[in-house]
Amino acid sequence: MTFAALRALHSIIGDALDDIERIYRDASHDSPTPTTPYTVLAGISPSTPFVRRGSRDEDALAGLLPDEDLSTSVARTPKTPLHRRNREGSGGIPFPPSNTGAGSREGTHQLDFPGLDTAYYPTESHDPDADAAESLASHPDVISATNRIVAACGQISATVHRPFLTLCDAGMGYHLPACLRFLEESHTVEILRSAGPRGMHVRELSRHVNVDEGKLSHILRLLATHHITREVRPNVFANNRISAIMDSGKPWEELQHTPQENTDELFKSSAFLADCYLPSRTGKAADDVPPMHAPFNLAFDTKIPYFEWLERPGNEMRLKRFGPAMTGTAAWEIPGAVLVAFPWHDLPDGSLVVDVGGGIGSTSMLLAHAFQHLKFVIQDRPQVVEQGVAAWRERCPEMLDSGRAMFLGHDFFLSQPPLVLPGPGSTTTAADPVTPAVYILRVVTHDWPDSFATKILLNLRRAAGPHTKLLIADHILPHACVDDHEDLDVNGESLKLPGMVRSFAPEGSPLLPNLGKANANAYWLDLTMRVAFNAQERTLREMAGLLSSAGWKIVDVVHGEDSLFGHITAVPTDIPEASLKLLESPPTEAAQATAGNRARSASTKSVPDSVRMNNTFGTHTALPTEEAIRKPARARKVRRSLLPWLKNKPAPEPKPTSSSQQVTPENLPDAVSTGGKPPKAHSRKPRLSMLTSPSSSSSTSMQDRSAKPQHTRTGSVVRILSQASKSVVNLTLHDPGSSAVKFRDDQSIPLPGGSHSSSRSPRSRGGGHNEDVPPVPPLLPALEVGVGGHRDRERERERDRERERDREREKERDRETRVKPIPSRTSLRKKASQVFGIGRASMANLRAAALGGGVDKDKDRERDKERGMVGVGVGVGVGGLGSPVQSVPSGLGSDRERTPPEGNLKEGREGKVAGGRARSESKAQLGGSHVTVEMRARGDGSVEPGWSGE
Ligand SMILES: C[S@@+](CC[C@H](N)C(=O)[O-])C[C@H]1O[C@@H](n2cnc3c(N)ncnc32)[C@H](O)[C@@H]1O
Repeated sequence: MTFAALRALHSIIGDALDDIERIYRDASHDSPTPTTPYTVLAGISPSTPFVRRGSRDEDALAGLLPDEDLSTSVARTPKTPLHRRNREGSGGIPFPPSNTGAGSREGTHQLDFPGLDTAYYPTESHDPDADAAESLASHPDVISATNRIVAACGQISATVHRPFLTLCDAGMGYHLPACLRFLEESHTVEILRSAGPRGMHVRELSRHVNVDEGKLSHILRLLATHHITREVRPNVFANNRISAIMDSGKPWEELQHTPQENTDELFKSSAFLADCYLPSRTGKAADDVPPMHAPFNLAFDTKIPYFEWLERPGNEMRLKRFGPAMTGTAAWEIPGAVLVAFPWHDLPDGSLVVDVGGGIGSTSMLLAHAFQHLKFVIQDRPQVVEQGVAAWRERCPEMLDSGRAMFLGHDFFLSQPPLVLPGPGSTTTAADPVTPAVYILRVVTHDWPDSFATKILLNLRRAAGPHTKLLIADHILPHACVDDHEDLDVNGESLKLPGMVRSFAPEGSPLLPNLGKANANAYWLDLTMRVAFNAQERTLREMAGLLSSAGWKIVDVVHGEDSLFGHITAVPTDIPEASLKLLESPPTEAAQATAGNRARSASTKSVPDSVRMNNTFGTHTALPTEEAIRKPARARKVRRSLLPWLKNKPAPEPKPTSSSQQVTPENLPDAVSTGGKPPKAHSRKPRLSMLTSPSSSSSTSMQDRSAKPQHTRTGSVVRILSQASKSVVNLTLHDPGSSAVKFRDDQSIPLPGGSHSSSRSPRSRGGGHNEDVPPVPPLLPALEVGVGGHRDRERERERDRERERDREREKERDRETRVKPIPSRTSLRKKASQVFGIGRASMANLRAAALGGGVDKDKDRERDKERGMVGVGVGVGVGGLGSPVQSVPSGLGSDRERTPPEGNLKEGREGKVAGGRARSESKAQLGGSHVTVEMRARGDGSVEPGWSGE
């Protein structure tokens, strides 16, 4: 089944590339320089004062024609279209006619994906196309598609590469961070930047950095082999898109006089992992070590925790570098995700949100601008608080002056202080303390081992009212396997765990369920925390266990569709007795480490010079950009949106709360309590409800607002084209009981009791259209483009026209229904492929399974070749992409029903192999419609597809 799995992975890559190209093409049509939200997402501000140093075109050309003078080579056509466009006089590179036909219209740009060989320096100016192309690379749908590509490539590589070599790569991977450190400390990136796209010979580089050229070239070549630099020609190196992001933007001559030290302690610590953990090495039992003891302590031969050590004399440079390294956390999540991670709108006026360990208040600033009815207290160590106050005073002093936002120096290892808020515009304070509606802990728990994190959570739990919520924002690590068990065993008690994701890969996909390489970053980070201070990123189970031990219960988990960074909402529950004892325990390492802060925790003003941990973290957190505040990211990329406490409860009478009033469990409306009022119109709704609920009003926004959903409409056609197989699949649904499938060679499969077509029109091969049904616009855009020939080009043009019409219709609908988010075509297609279980590996797999049943394989392969079937990678929905691996080879039927979190979609499948015949069946239920797709593979390798629907 390996070939089937490899082909499935390969087709995932092809589909993802289509998605990306479509987004770039659409952006090219819409506007030559798309701005928000992509620029916000990419963190690129077009108004940044740039220093111009050569254009992207020069970079691109230099990569292709390294030996030639740029001025003479500009007019040439490169072999690869690195940067397509057709503006006259722009100096742009002519590009071959697009296979997709897009971008060839007069007066439009065709944006290309940023090239690997092109150095895009964050601090330099670029032409608008390059800016737009880079910005688009951060588009959520592009990220989603690139994740799939990276995951699939990683898996293909692991599958086909010789295991010994894969192990060598991993085993000697330690050279990579060492070389990166060399690159950075020697300022090689800045030197190469000065050389431009044509690069610099190591001889010259050696003169600048004073390192032997032999050593230099080998270091740079290892990096080039890993696509991190570029060897332009023998021994001549240049920056590329990856090394360019290490550029400081400063002239290297200036940097030479600035000694630089890297955060080498992390990778040095990592080398001591086995020495630290294996009892055979330590001579101690695993639990016989201080809770913050980590490989770092062995690597640097010290007993004190990492934070404290960083503040020791002699480590100033490390401390300086550690701050920014640990606080660039904004990039971990979809910007503005917190805005949709919790029903902020539903909190009553004047509700108090406490941002614990809130740094300089980045999260609170975003929320305070978006939700004017809320108040904020930002707590952190006093020295961080002081910086926060200064930053807010500069950006939005009115928030501080009006009392809507306050900073408070507080050590979170101590009990929460009573929060007494000033009344609006008054200089006096109200007498009664306020019970917070929400505590936020953003990237705080991951800094601490369990015992410390429990303490932080316990302190919040004890200060919480019965209706207080806790919102934790952190990475939530999935397991590397499918996770089917929803219950969590805590102290022998079985807890229901909301938000558990079975798999991050599409159902039935052969991809690793945590998307492997695509998500590796979170796992690297996890071990980084572990080796430095014995902290960790946590799985949802681990987080639930931690919360439960501190008297909190998870009720909701939300995170970006393509991000492991999530938001967990928890509500108060009983505090286990054993945990309460933790609060009485004598000061631990962390308590000692923060003793300096504790003494000053009551005041926001006194920040003596002697306070340590000045720059350890928190102080480098950046506030959100003006643009992010004005135009926060779209709230469309959320999933696992479970709001149990908002469901099925009548709305209570609104109770007025003044800002100076004590907010207590009594006067907090049920909006935020268990079983609160129904969500307002702006509350989150399950995405794609239109697909899963045919009766919902939004269901009609897909194609035709007056029509029934596509999948139940008479004459609906789902057309799938595959470039890989040069084939087309038309799924056609007539009246219930009279459906037909057009499959590959335009075979028509009659359905019980229904009319069917038996046409074998050559036009329908490779993407032709079904003459027996009215030409209904397809539910899905063509997945891939047919290849070659006049007919293909004609089809291309027709599809382009079709897409143009679709776009126009979409825009029209958008104007009509501005309030309703219309899902992207990518998500529609994803959903539809779930519904119809469209998978390419299935047929090959079925054949293989059938062949495995004792048939002469060679003969069959020959026959397949003759019939042009070998290598065909298309199949119709026999249980989805991964089904071959899961359902067919067992030889036993496996029939399962699954209800995805959203709506009423149900799917089931079964696979059987018997006596050289394989049968597999896929069922999908969508609203009132049932679809069954069935394929039988005979022993001779041929396949009989069939389907029925009602
Ligand atoms: C990784 S930062 C997160 C900052 C902020 N929540 C954000 O998301 O940008 C961790 C924060 O915890 C704060 N912190 C560390 N020890 C603390 C303590 N004992 N009491 C209060 N805050 C502390 C740090 O100063 C830092 O601001």
